[in-house]
Amino acid sequence: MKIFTAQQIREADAYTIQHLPISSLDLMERAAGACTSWICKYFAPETPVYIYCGMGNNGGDGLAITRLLRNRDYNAHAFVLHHSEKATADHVANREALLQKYPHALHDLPNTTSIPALPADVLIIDAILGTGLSRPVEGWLAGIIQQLQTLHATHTIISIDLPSGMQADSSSVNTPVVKAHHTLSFECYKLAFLFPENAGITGEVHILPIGLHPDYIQQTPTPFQISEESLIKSIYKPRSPFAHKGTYGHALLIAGSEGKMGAAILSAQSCLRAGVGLLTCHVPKCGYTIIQIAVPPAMCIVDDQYDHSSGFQTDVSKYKVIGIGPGIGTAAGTAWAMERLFEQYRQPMVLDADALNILATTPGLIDKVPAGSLLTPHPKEFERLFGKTANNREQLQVLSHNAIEKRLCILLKGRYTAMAFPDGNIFFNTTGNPGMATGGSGDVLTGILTALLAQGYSSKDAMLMGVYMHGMAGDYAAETLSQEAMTANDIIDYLGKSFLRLHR
Ligand SMILES: NC(=O)C1=CN([C@@H]2O[C@H](COP(=O)(O)OP(=O)(O)OC[C@H]3O[C@@H](n4cnc5c(N)ncnc54)[C@H](OP(=O)(O)O)[C@@H]3O)[C@@H](O)[C@H]2O)[C@H](O)CC1
Ligand SMILES: [K+]
Repeated sequence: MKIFTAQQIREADAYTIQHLPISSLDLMERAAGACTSWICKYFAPETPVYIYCGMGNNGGDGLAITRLLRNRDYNAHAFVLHHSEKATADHVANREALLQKYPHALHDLPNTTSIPALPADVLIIDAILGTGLSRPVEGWLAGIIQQLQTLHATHTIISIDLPSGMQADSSSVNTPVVKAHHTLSFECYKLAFLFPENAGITGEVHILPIGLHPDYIQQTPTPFQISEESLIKSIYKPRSPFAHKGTYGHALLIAGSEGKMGAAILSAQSCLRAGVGLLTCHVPKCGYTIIQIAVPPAMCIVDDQYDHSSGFQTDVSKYKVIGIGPGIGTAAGTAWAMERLFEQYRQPMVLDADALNILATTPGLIDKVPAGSLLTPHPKEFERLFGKTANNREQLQVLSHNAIEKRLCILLKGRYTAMAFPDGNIFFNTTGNPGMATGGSGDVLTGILTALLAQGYSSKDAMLMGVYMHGMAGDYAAETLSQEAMTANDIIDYLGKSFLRLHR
């Protein structure tokens, strides 16, 4: 699913009106109808509904929702906030339609008044500002938004299209934004919904289709997309009936150190569960017996030191892919060995955890990473690698800039893991849950990504598919075991069920 900017959404709107037999007012009616149906599904007609409307088309939606709820016998009231001199044409048309049918449902709030005290059971609809926000909210309207922020504790708040005050495509930190329990947004995700800094502001996001023209959606380029199951199914390659273990690649996993052999076990097990043909683990000598017992299908080669400081192996060229990082530590010898590895091996590899920490502390080393490699930092590792950023929009820019400049696939872990590619595209993953915020979860992802590269998936496809499958397995684990009780091992156990879903 593509993510469009506010400007592109306006264009989509105009294109739809121009190319389909639908007027702009009818499109608003459709949008309001979709919101009304959603509200009626979850709230009983006895619920009093107070709808705060701005002067633009977001407010027009609010006025239309008031009328449509009244048609369904809801006790709905619209309060128009006069923050601008002039209302849009569709706002005016809906104001007149409401006045004509339900004159007592319309109330004007001049720009001096605050929101009067509300009865306890009122459902609040925020239709003040949407994609037309052109500057941060200030003055009287900022005060109204702050009042609504306070009401979040006592009343359910539903924002229409966007929580009012939120910028669709950039950061809104330190500006007043309505805090919603639900956001009913039209046609597509807005970029800002995916920023971790907005996590507590949008509440649950529900995307309501309103029939914008499919040609515009298909033809209009955008770097931002949601990675969906249909995309992953199109990437997935079923196995050939003539396959043998050589068909699916020999991977080398460089992982573990004294006290951190668990990381090596988790990534090795997940690599096997994600379909690698052959797996060799490279571990320090203290880990030999551990790997041989814990992961019987894997071969094991050892470093004669307790870290990885005597190098990884003379002939690394025989491996289809190398995954490096989980639990390797950041000893100087390991950093030295990693640099030698980049000289010997020039195919895409997977770098995680301590491999990223070594990159962050060794100047210039990131420029030696083979093109097409996959880097999987969490926010702290990201900051160590690329520095601090002021907000999530800037963080995305830094992510994408480095992916393009260094020709790497770099992700940034989070609720919606962002994945940036050398072609400039950024995808957001939607699978996964907070139960996956547990030790070892990242090691499992390293194993999956290594396995997918070994099987011949391109770097981009491996990242999109691996991250999606990792999240899906985590969702299955949480469904059965709870978010609290699930562990990284359970993510591995549910990988099988996730692959079965791709077969359908
Ligand atoms: N295609 C769709 O998805 C559809 C969307 N619809 C709805 O329309 C809005 C967008 O409507 P628009 O009229 O473009 O914009 P808004 O209603 O969000 O806001 C414009 C008004 O707000 C004023 N404004 C802007 N910034 C501020 C601010 N910081 N403080 C105060 N006032 C502000 C602006 O006035 P000016 O003073 O700037 O002239 C306007 O009065 C979209 O979000 C959907 O809800 C359609 O219903 C159907 C199709
Ligand atoms: K709104």
